[in-house]
Amino acid sequence: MPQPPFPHAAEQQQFQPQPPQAFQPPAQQQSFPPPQAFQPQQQAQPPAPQHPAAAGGLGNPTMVRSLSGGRTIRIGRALDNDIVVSDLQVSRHHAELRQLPDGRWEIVDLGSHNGIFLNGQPTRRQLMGPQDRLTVGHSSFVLVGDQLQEFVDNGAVTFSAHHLTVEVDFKGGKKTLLGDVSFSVPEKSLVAVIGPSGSGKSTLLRALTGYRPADRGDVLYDGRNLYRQFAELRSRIGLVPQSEILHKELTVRTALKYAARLRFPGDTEAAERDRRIDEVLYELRLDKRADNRITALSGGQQKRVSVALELLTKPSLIFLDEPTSGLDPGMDREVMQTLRGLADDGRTVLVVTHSVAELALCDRLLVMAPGGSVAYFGPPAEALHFFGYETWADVFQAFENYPDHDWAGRYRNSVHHQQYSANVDAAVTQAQPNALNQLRPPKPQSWGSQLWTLIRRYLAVIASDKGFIALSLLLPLVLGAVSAVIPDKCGLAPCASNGRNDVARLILMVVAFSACLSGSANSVRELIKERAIYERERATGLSRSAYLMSKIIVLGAISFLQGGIISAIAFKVRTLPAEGLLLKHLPAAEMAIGVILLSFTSMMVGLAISSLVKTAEKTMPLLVMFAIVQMVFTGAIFQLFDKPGLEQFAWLMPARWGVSASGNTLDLAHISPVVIVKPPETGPYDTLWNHSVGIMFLNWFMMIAISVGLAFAIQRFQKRHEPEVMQKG
Ligand SMILES: Nc1ncnc2c1ncn2[C@@H]1O[C@H](COP(=O)(O)OP(=O)(O)OP(=O)(O)O)[C@@H](O)[C@H]1O
Repeated sequence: MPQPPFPHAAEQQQFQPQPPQAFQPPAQQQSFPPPQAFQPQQQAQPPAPQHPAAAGGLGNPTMVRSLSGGRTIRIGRALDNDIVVSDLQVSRHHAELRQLPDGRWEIVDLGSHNGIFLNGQPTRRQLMGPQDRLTVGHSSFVLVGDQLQEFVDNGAVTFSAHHLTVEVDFKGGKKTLLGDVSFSVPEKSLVAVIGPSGSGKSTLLRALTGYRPADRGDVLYDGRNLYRQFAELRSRIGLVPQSEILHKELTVRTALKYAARLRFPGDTEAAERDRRIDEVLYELRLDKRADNRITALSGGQQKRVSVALELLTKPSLIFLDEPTSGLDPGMDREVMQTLRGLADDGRTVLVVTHSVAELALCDRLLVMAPGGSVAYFGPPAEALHFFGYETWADVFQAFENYPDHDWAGRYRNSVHHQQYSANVDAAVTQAQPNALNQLRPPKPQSWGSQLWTLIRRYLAVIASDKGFIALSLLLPLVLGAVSAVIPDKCGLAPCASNGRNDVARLILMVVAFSACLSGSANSVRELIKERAIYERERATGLSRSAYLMSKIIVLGAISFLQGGIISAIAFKVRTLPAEGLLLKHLPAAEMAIGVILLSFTSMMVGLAISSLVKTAEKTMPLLVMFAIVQMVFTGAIFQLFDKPGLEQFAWLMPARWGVSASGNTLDLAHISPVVIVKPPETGPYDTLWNHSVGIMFLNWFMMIAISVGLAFAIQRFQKRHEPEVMQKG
């Protein structure tokens, strides 16, 4: 196997890594005064006896309360609780610790939004013993003798990965995307992950955040297994993916307001949320930009807004996937300095990056080698020396030129490994046993409240996009007008001469095509363009069905309006039959119902396409294909009925039912048959076009049924874009 040349290999032999130096950041320009920690009245009877769990990362208790007096202790955010936890993740009246007649203690969830966790597992009501750890928001409680001790996760937590391995099925075998990755970072660290394209950086990020747990290996958060206790620990993790997780059309403050509504418990007041938003805006130096649209900010500022969003819930760990890609060197530095500040303020920050210019700001550097293994982990200042090259371009080129070299082995046998990674395996023994199943995390908001917030946010996004509003109005106006220019002799009514009107079905076909196009055009990009936002929000507790329903309601209303506009133009200019089937005096309105339902069903098809595709570019060809297929299968061009196979296939086409629904009013079967027969009375006729109330209902019903079927299908398609732990529901 060819060995890569290591130009400074001799130096490297003798090189002794320096003990890690604490990074001295430049003086902070602004430092937000930390919120005052609540000091409960009943506090202070130290020294407190130590709970066994304290050794597993709990540290010193922030509060100790004697249990000898009370039989019931209520925990919550409101000031009337026995133990007040001033944390927006906690409900006003969150949980109660109740003493049973036999002296044992039971913990009861009082209907909190974010739930309670006993030893990392969600529970509603459970006995709590001296070995148990109860978690409410960022606070953990343990029973020690006749005392209840509280420990607050203030962000200073250790974090480690242990032998993470990710494999996927590939060409009939297994492909390793991540191979035995281990490292450990101390609290308040900024860690950079670099590596050539395809070296598994994103895979590592997904494994570390629990989005796609590793097939083998563990991630420990302060000594606790993240995968087994994901329901509890997920709220301590912030993730800023590469794609935007905010609606850029909104102002910074509005975007954060909606995010806060979705992430904080339903019982938080607007003033509380606003206060927290002000805090994060100040911390990230965005307070002067709060009322600017996100699109009007620089790339670096936009990234800081995404970080601000994640900071709302005070995570202890923040992960970022290439936050500086596409930014100029100045902004790159600005973002990295912001991350440095976040780590110094007491969080651990891990950033995947392609940029190597600002690595010196980091405490640790993880270099991934092709094949998903660790080529280096240690201080950034020593990394180039370790590889024996002058520049990172040389190192990456060596990765490229010597793909079979055992880069991981080289690191494993180095003094750097001994110094910076050897303690990783020791930490595993401190991991708590994880006997319980991984459960789906609770939702911070009720379904209805999420739906309402999502609808309002969607309307706000639409209202800020004047171009979309103009196009949504223009499209049906133009399409309706196009159908109106088709010349006719007798409008849509039977001609007096022969009782026929052969152009009627063509007019309905064009109207149906217009409804299909405008309905699906509204929605076809909707889910794909928001996929990163959806994925992130889903991980923080967003309801899949509430999200989909918000889209259906808002887009449904737009489709309704568009179908109405098309019908108004198309039917207004035509002579119609004197009477409708159901709405006797309003035949045009009756026909419009069919067009509106078709527009709605097409909108659902658009959403289905949007949930299926991998990139937004693929939506356009599919949209055109959908519209043309619909036109062909309206039944107005060639005979579909009494054609086995073809007829049944056409049942799947919304336009088939749409044309039929409007055609029922006109008695299209007889005035405009697609098969010319002589004498006309003998048929055969398309029975779906018959002048019959029952058949009109059938046509309406079928469009509704297709829409419902599509809604279920979209739900399933959306699942594929969710973090694995959320796919169960
Ligand atoms: N489902 C899959 N099946 C087969 N190979 C996959 C699959 N998912 C990812 N890969 C491959 O695994 C490797 C690691 O991908 P990953 O996205 O983690 O790399 P990366 O270092 O983040 O790359 P980049 O810097 O380009 O974003 C890549 O070669 C990718 O093609």
